[in-house]
Amino acid sequence: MSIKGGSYVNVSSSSRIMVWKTAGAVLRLIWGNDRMLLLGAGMLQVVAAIIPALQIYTTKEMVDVLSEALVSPNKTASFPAALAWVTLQSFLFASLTVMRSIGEYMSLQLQTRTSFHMDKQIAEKAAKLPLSVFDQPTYYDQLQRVSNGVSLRTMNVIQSLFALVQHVFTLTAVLIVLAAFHWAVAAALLLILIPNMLLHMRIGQWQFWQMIAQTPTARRSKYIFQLLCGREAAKEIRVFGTAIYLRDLWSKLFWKNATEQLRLHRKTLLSRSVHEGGAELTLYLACILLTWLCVQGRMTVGSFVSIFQAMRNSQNAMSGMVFTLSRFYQDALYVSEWFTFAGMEEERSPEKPSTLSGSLQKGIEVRELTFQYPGAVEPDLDQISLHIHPGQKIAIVGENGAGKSTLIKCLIGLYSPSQGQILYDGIPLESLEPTDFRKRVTAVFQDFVQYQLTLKENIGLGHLEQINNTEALIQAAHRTGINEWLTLKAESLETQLGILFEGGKELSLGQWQKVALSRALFKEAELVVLDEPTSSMDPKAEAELYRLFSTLSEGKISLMVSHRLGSCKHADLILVMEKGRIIEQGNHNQLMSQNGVYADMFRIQANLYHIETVSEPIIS
Ligand SMILES: Nc1ncnc2c1ncn2[C@@H]1O[C@H](COP(=O)(O)OP(=O)(O)OP(=O)(O)O)[C@@H](O)[C@H]1O
Repeated sequence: MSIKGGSYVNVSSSSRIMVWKTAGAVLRLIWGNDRMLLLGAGMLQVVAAIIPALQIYTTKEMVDVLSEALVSPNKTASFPAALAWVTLQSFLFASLTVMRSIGEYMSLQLQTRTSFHMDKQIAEKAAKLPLSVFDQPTYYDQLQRVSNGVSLRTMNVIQSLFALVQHVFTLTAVLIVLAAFHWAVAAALLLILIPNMLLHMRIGQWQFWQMIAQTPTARRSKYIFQLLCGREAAKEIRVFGTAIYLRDLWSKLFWKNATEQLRLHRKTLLSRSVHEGGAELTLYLACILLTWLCVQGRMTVGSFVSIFQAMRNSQNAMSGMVFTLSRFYQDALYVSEWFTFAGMEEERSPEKPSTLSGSLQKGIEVRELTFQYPGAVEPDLDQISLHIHPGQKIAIVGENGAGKSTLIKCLIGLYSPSQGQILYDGIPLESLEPTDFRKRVTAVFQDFVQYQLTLKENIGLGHLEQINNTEALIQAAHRTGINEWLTLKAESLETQLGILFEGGKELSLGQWQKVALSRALFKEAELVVLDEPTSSMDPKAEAELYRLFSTLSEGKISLMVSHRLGSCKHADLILVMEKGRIIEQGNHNQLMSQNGVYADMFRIQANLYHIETVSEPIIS
């Protein structure tokens, strides 16, 4: 079954293959990690499955012994035999209870370990995916599906498999016992079982495909709910009075999914009721047949009672089996999403990786680089060629959306070019060993991370090998002026930052930016990338930082994106971008004398400062 325009079309056979493939993959996965637990739990299930059939047999023997005793002259003579059957039956009940408790504990253990293993794999996988994957909404749909209790569903698959095996054993044993009495009774049971199983498999598929179809809406509704309840939008919701609008949007999305779910539930209940009615009728007819055989004297009272009991028990076992099957189908389809996620293509590593030896000699050469985001109609970077020499300081300027950040991300290998090449000392970037290459890069991105962790971690994450080097951490914090608002001692490095967790210290945006800069400075790297590194800083901090950077990046390549053209004046090369292209390049003096876009932008900014310093304030 698949979804077209919100409705379901039948592809159930491929779903069935997927279900059994997933069940196999789940077994292999758990076998690989916890085979002893799996074997133990499996054996318990099989033993527990045989017990109900033994119980039917003991009941039959017990009733026959007792009914014989009733008609025999020496009634008490049968007592030891009857007692033996009663004792055996009690023993069987007791063993079943003990086995269930042990099985439950083993399952719990297996579930905890599987949950850890699967979540770990999701986290590891996400870290290996190409950055472009994070630009696609389908990734977030899939992530939501795999992070929403998938490990619990994996355990359900295993438990359902065990339960199915148990049901199959129980029912087979019951069928054999019944067929030995009369084939028609066994046939009646099968007649109930097979259509019911097919129906419940189908119900499992319906529910799964509905869940897939509803994920985007569920995610959107969750997002709006978070906006309503979280910190991110709290200010704007109050200032713009958008709470009711957002709440209505959320409730519309909520009810869209809920109405569809209720509709499917109605359909499911109706189909189930029709099937259960048919099953009840068939059982009723089989019971009439039994009664007829008994009154004709063609079976003993013991046989009649035990078959009657077996028929009713098997009805429960069948309901259990079809319910388990439906749950198994749904869970296995759900878990198949985890395997799809785990199989996602990772960031490509070169087959024969090259490494750069020592510091760059020839620098970075970009040849006709073209890049287009997935779904974009036009290239976001268009035929860019340039040469960056070792030790050069590059500034990239241009209007919003010109492609500055995208160019930087391509240059450090976060995005792969659609066309063209980037060469480091003549070696194509895609053939460089990624981990080795990234050791050469440090960066502060426009959307830097505010880690809700300690100050030590916020800086130390820049260079993990040195995270316990207190002196170096304090030095990195000093460089960006963190000491001006936090006394920098070894203990203060343990200060929790942000308000998300108890005892945390919230910072201003500019302070967070300084922390991000300290993190970048903490890593000794040959290529320094700064995407609007001072956008939230006060003028004094900004001026100090530029001074600091020109000293620290001596002999290194620095790539800086900035809208403050004053900060680019001392760059060796300024790239002016417009609509994905470099339209001007040169140093400040060259570009000013060209009198082009850069010179215009520079004068506009200079004029703003000039007006503000020499004339009346614009807003009084
Ligand atoms: N993750 C993305 N997915 C799709 N398109 C994107 C993505 N990021 C940026 N774009 C598009 O690529 C173009 C270039 O964006 P980019 O962020 O490189 O511009 P920029 O020059 O850095 O802008 P700004 O000065 O506003 O930071 C824009 O048209 C933008 O819409």
